[in-house]
Amino acid sequence: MSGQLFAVVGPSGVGKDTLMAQACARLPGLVCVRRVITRDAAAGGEAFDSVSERVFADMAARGDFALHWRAHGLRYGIPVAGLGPLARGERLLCNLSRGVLREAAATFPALMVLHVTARADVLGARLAARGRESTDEIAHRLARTAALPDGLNVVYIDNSGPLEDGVAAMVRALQSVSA
Ligand SMILES: Nc1ncnc2c1ncn2[C@@H]1O[C@H](COP(=O)(O)OP(=O)(O)O)[C@@H](O)[C@H]1O
Ligand SMILES: O=P(O)(O)OC[C@H]1O[C@H](OP(=O)(O)OP(=O)(O)O)[C@H](O)[C@@H]1O
Repeated sequence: MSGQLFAVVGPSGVGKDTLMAQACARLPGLVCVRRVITRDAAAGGEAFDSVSERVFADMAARGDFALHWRAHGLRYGIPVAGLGPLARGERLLCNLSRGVLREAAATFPALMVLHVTARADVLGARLAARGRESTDEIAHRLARTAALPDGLNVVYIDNSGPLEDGVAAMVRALQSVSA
């Protein structure tokens, strides 16, 4: 594979999907990988393919996913087909679980991790404003912590402040890595 895969990770509400969409809109040749999720199609947020638990299990068994994981009572998959552009030298952004990074780096040795961070006090407010989850679900998301494995290629992006600053930091990080 001659392209570059970027894994975007960080706590719930930090702005991963928002920064990804903005970066893909601004940088020609950068593509956001569409995930398969067992979430209701009407939930809103990122553009994703909504499937039932049964369909997801069948896809996983067939080997349709390059990576898949469980979180928040949902299953998430990165379809092998969505990574096709890598072979054409394209740059892809993927929203991943921190728990799947070791496997991702083993599968894609050139993986670059973009770790989005924000002050703890802004996360809850952002999740509430997003309005996709119930109060209970938001509390569970805020309680979830995860350390990044050692030995990865990681760039930190602070999205505590105005969105424009976060987008600029993300764009700088992406531009610093040549394809
Ligand atoms: N820098 C920012 N300032 C204010 N609101 C933001 C900022 N970044 C993201 N948001 C908002 O916060 C909410 C959570 O962002 P989202 O991209 O869904 O986060 P994640 O994918 O990390 O859970 C969304 O409503 C989004 O519009
Ligand atoms: O293991 P973690 O690193 O905590 O990540 C768990 C999951 O949380 C996020 O999902 P999702 O996009 O549904 O949630 P979010 O938008 O609230 O971050 C992320 O994309 C992972 O799928």
